[in-house]
Amino acid sequence: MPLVNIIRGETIPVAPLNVRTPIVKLPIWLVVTWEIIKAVARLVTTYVRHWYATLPITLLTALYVVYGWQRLALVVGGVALVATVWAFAHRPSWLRFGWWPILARVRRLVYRRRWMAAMVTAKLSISYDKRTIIPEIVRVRCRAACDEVTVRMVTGQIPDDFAKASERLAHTFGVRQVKAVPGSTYATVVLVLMRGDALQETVPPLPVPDLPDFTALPIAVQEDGDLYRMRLFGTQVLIVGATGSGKGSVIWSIVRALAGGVAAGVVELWGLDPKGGMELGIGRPLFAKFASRDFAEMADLIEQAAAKAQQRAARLAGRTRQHTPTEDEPLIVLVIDELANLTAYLTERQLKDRIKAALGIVLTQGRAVGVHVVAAIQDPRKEVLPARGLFPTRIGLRLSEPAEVDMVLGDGMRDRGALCDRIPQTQPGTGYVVLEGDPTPMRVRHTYCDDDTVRDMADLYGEPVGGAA
Ligand SMILES: Nc1ncnc2c1ncn2[C@@H]1O[C@H](COP(=O)(O)OP(=O)(O)OP(=O)(O)O)[C@@H](O)[C@H]1O
Repeated sequence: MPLVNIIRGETIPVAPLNVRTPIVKLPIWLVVTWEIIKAVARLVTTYVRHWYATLPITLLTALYVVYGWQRLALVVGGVALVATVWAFAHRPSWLRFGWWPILARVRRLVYRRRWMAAMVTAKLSISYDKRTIIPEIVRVRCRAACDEVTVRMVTGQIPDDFAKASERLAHTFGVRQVKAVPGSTYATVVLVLMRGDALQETVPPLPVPDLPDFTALPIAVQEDGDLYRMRLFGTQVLIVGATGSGKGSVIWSIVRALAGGVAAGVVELWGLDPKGGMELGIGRPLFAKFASRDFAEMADLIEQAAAKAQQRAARLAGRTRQHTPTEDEPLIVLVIDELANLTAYLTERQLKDRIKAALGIVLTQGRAVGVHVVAAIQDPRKEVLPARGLFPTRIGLRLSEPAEVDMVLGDGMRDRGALCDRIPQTQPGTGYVVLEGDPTPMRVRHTYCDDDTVRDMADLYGEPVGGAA
């Protein structure tokens, strides 16, 4: 026993007026009845709230009591058989309507158990008027590789508050990553807890569409299992990634999605490969125009594209806001590997200025008139690519520094879950994109066309080339 007890805390000052609270004597039967009513009400509430567990248990118990264990075993076995047949016969519907709802119930209990501690340590609880209020779990849904937890935020919170705490939440719940997506109402946020990794494996090349849909070119697989379809109409595309991040695979995925259009004559690919043709050279027959060694030739090509964009813009002005590609007037796509060689590392000042000026025209005027740029670059800094802002569509592959993520995908994107700097070197072709109408970045893995696939594709859809330009 300690000799002296030290009790921490604030002593209540003696008030000038002290009152004694009145004591009301209740009969014991009233107190007992009240406690019993409260306990029964609590029991009924729990029973109704957890109906998905209590109802089957009640039915099975009733079955056992009325008909004995044989009938019970028959029913349980029958249900198990139906579930197994369903799972094998039509797996997607079994997962969607059978397994995932059950899993969601179990996971909801798991999340609830850690919820309060998670919210407090992630500083997502709000202390107000001597009370602590925490966000509330509204719903849990399970999907292939992730759980979606819909959360009602505390008044004054915004989805970005959750996005900023996403890494802490991921570690707390033991998942790979957490993304915070605005919910269906302004008061809710959906936390997407990524469990497995649907993008672990290399994605094989997709079938080539006969006529490309320029508003939805299939080029990658999203982490939720859907195909990522990129819009080309009305945009210019910039692919940014460190060396070995798989920029080549993004280029070839886009080219593959357009190859049917090349064969049909409604798409013209112009290839610019300042690294001497190392990347684009294998698919040479797919390119209507090609330059790989001479920088003056590359400047000429970009100037030709700029002139085309200006001519079309002048002709279409006031008539339409989106050019429709035809055989007479095909969609032109300038495919440029390592753009920095043309905009930053080129030593000839005059040539560099010509390229910058022409590229500026193509980027600004070409979007609506069917003259597009798909360019890859390693370094996203403004000094290297001053025209970065003129590319509305950007794909961020593996990057070397966290600061580069927001440069590529836009302000706050790293906080919202675009961890480009954390993509492992063993996952080339993986990156983040921003989907239309969704402020949360999506992780995708691009299809991988090896050299033989590119050669076959070039033979099948390209024009045999005599002398390479
Ligand atoms: N989508 C992909 N899926 C699987 N593996 C890939 C993918 N893309 C690339 N790779 C592998 O990663 C390696 C590096 O890819 P690649 O050369 O395209 O990267 P890069 O970003 O273009 O590099 P660099 O800047 O050095 O040209 C390739 O040799 C290939 O084996």
